[in-house]
Amino acid sequence: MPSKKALVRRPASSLAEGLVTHVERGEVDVDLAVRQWEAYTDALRAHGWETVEVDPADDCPDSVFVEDTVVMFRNVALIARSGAESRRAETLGVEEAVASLGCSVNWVWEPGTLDGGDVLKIGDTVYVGRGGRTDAAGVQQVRAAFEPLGARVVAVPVAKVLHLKSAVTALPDGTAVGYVPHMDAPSLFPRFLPVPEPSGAHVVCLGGDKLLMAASAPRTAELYADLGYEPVPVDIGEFEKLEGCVTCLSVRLRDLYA
Ligand SMILES: NC(=O)NCCC[C@H](N)C(=O)O
Repeated sequence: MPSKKALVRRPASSLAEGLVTHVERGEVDVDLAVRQWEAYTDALRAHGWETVEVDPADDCPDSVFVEDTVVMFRNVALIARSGAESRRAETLGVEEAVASLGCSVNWVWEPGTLDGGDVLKIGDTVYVGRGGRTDAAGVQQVRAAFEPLGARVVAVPVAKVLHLKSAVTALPDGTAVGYVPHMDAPSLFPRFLPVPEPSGAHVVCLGGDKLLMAASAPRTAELYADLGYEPVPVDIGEFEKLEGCVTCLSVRLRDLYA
């Protein structure tokens, strides 16, 4: 039976010092961010996900964005090596967490770089954004780790946003959803639905027809509802100030053996 565990990591007390690359820095209210994170994790649990907390890392401002530290394919965890040097220490607690859940653990090796936010899985196809945080060697290492397990790895140029998944994710039926002005190569996705708002492109499939998404994309929520989905909006405004989105606040583990 597929597991429904999701790794999450409580915001660091230093969250406000998180990196910003493509947006202007805005003041982050850490207490509000903690309340938004709690509501986000509540929403996961309310939809049947068991949240597994990685130990907090108060000296790693961006550690709440746990998705960037590890990529899962079946029960294999590929520990990332961020293109942002200040984020590399985040992997320590994550390695321990995935190993204790019984995952087989692999690593992206120097000089390759990879952020988990650049990896979008649709079925057995693994799209890897090659951009500011993930380089060609990182893409090659994803191929080496996952193609022997049956994955097909497709490299996608990313120049306009932080990560591939800042611009495109996927619905439960495998349709890619993206905000076209932020995409460099929409034609790489065979079944593609454009959405009207940048944060509308970020969905976490909770199971069934339910889509966790940011409250900042009401028009896209209407579009999804009109297609028979049930949007579950959460306010993640404090994380959006740091270029975070709903996908990057958790890692869902669906194929554990344990
Ligand atoms: N996967 C994601 O979308 N991660 C967001 C990371 C935001 C963080 N401030 C960073 O620049 O690394």
